[in-house]
Amino acid sequence: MIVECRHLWKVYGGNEAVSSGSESIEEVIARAETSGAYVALADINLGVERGETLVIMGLSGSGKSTLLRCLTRLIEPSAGEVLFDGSPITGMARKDLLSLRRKHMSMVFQNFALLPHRTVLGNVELPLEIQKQDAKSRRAAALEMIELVGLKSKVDHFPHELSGGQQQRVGIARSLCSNPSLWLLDEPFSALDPLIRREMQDEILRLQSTLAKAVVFVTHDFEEAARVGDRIAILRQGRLVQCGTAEELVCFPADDYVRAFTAEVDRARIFKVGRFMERGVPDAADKSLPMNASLKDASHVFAQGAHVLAFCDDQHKTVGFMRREQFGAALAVAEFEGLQTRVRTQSYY
Ligand SMILES: Nc1ncnc2c1ncn2[C@@H]1O[C@H](COP(=O)(O)OP(=O)(O)OP(=O)(O)O)[C@@H](O)[C@H]1O
Repeated sequence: MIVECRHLWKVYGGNEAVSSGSESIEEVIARAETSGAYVALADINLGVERGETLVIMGLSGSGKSTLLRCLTRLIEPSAGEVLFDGSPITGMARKDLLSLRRKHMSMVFQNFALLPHRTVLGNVELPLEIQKQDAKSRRAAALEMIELVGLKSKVDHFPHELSGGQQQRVGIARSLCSNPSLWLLDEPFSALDPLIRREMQDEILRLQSTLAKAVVFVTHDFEEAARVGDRIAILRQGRLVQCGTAEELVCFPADDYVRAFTAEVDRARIFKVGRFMERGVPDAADKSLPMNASLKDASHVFAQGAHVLAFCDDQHKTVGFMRREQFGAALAVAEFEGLQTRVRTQSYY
């Protein structure tokens, strides 16, 4: 695991409330709250591997940003442990923590947080400047990142000369410039319009497929979570209600709160073709897709006239296929599971 938290608590206004002894989580929370403290995180256990994207979701005030910040100790946990690459960072001296953060962790914020008087290049190379890297090598690293996010032609522009999506690309390039192993994104696209937002989600997927960071991504949007995340952790009032793949959350929601998050989502975007494909190699196929493509992706290809689709694994080996006639049945099953979820949903909003 690159980052892991064990029995993590954050109590605002009264840390002594957490020394729990034999009390249950509910008892600790009740005791904290009668003493006027607020439990923002209660006994959270989570970890993220290299190359994995974990999304944190929950209603406003459920503790998402607090959890993200506790992972780097930007917010100091009240109890429990945070481990980075297997070593505890809770208790680490301030100086060592700062150096660890600079070298191995980075964060992207919703409001871009670019320096207005610096160019794209000046903004992107900033983390390396803080690390006191020499001008030549930091410039080279910054230019590489700027190229990676497609902004080579804007190197000398200032933030006010860029669109919102371009500004966030600069934020992304800056956050990746120091080659962190832990990449934290706190609602990075919520200020962007839906089309640009989708483009940026693709950008994250593309970058993650080449850079393979451990990513923690906060969002309010389940479709965004399903698109960028390998797993989704759902928080309610500081407690981890469920953590699983988007399909698991849709098919087996732990309770009505989770069900409410997934109820309106387009099933065809969530369900992967791998779940419905016939195993084996087809005699002939019109096109090949990855087996983790969604039914929606498959529907576009069938709509263009394909009769048989082949599906391949990560090593590009064909492992299954689907005929056009089977596709309708797959969609019906996906919709039926969604229907069951919707019928059982009670409103939490
Ligand atoms: N410094 C603080 N002192 C007291 N309470 C705080 C403090 N910071 C956050 N909280 C409370 O902790 C809870 C969790 O806050 P947090 O910002 O983590 O929520 P969130 O899920 O990220 O919300 P949002 O989606 O609105 O950004 C909220 O009820 C908030 O009011």
